[in-house]
Amino acid sequence: MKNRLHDYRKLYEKHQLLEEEIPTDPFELFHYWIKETETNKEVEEINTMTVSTVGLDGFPRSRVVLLKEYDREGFVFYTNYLSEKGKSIENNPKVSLTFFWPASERQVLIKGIARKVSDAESDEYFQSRPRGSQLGAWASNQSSVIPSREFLQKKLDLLEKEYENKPIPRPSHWGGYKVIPSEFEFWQGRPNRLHDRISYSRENELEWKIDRLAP
Ligand SMILES: Cc1cc2nc3c(=O)[nH]c(=O)nc-3n(C[C@H](O)[C@H](O)[C@H](O)COP(=O)(O)O)c2cc1C
Ligand SMILES: Cc1ncc(COP(=O)(O)O)c(CN)c1O
Repeated sequence: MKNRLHDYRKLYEKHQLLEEEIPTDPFELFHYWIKETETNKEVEEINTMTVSTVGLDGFPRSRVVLLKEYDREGFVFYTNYLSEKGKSIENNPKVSLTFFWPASERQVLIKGIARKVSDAESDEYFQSRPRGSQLGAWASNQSSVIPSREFLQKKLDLLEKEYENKPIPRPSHWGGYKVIPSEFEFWQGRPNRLHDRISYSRENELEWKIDRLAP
């Protein structure tokens, strides 16, 4: 059986991205796009992004994570350092991030290097999480094969007893990565599939080379 999805055909026509209107700093444009998308209350989890890594087997692998912080240096997400992605990053810190905001017909691609954030930063974020999520980080040996759902539940039950009325410390294998970009691409959907694609490549600490790419 062949399942055809040919009839999904959306016309992108909400915005445009023109050289004369963009900032010289890509972080500024990213911030503007996030803020604009945030004003649309129908959009859920605008902070989802796909992080792609190169695995130990040489294959790329992508998965969605949550962007928790960004500044003029980079983009931070939290995860298990011993997960598949954690091991891949330790072996090869070259990653890409992809944001897709369908409501604003926009995509942002980022190429960069992932670095662990400081222990103090990871501690601070970990302590801001709900206790259930903190215990979840202890319970889950992320990316490993487990025998059953019950296995996880039992671990959680034990942890709940162990940490009853006690603060939960951050596992040393759980923390943040900050992706320091060397390239951004901002994609704005346009009619006739002739989209706007503006790329920023880092030239030095402060300067970025701006190019328009064919859609
Ligand atoms: C919306 C959404 C948000 C997620 N956020 C995170 C996250 O912030 N950190 C994380 O480790 N996993 C997150 N996950 C789970 C990851 O997609 C993935 O399953 C997990 O990190 C294991 O990936 P790995 O085995 O490739 O390392 C999220 C999944 C979804 C769908
Ligand atoms: C497994 C896992 N780890 C970490 C996170 C980070 O986000 P939060 O601190 O909001 O749980 C998520 C978010 N969905 C997650 O699924």
